[in-house]
Amino acid sequence: MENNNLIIEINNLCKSYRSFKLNDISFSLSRGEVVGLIGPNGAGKSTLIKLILNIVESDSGEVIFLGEDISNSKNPLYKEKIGYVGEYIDYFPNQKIKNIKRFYQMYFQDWDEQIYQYLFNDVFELSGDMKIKELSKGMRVKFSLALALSHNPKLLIMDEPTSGLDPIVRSKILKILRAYSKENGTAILFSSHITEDMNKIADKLIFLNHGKILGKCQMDEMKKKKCKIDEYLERLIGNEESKYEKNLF
Ligand SMILES: Nc1ncnc2c1ncn2[C@@H]1O[C@H](COP(=O)(O)OP(=O)(O)OP(=O)(O)O)[C@@H](O)[C@H]1O
Repeated sequence: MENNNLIIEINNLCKSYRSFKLNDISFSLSRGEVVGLIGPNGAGKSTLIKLILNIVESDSGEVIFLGEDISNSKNPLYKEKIGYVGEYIDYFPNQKIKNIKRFYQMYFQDWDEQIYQYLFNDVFELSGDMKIKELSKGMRVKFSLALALSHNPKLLIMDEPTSGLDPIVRSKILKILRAYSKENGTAILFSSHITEDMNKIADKLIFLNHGKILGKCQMDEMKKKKCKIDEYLERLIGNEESKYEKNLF
């Protein structure tokens, strides 16, 4: 049956580097769904994100975004519908953030100034006169998030957005993300080593190791079975052939 809520579908995506292969990755995200990508260092999380964003070219497979195959696409229009928050902003260190914002918003037809002002001023309490180099790590993530959420993305991709942030800031950001996703139907794919964050906002988890998906599961079921994310990952990694269910679903 056709899923009209489908935002993105990844089919059999592959990418080889000299000593690493991201192998046959398939999964999908629906409207309002928050999916956590979890795996040890070097598992391939950032590579997968870069492939979806077309920062690197895939060798094979499909990335179907809102019904269109965007893998290796040269058409930048779909990027208006994808928000991205990485670990760092390191561009234009001497520019004031109000100038960066003015420049950035020109690229988005769907720019929502009201949401931006609300997030920037009321929620994150940032000041437009600060320069990029003057921002703390938490401020950088907040600024990135305010930019990413103000162009009405259908998909928000975040690569370890909360690493290095204090628990209060992390918790605030996660609450905003969850509410935003449920209200606007934005699907969120995010990678993190912080399993506590996954517990707070993820609906589904994808476990990755050595470039392969070891398992997928629904967060509700993990919680119902009192299954700890770290332990589950360890078991999947420790014995890929074990009797332990690879997929709770
Ligand atoms: N441009 C590249 N050329 C060659 N190998 C690369 C390149 N980019 C990444 N790799 C390799 O791909 C593998 C996966 O890296 P990736 O950054 O995707 O992992 P990750 O799961 O995001 O790790 P971490 O949690 O440490 O951020 C690593 O072995 C890395 O060395």
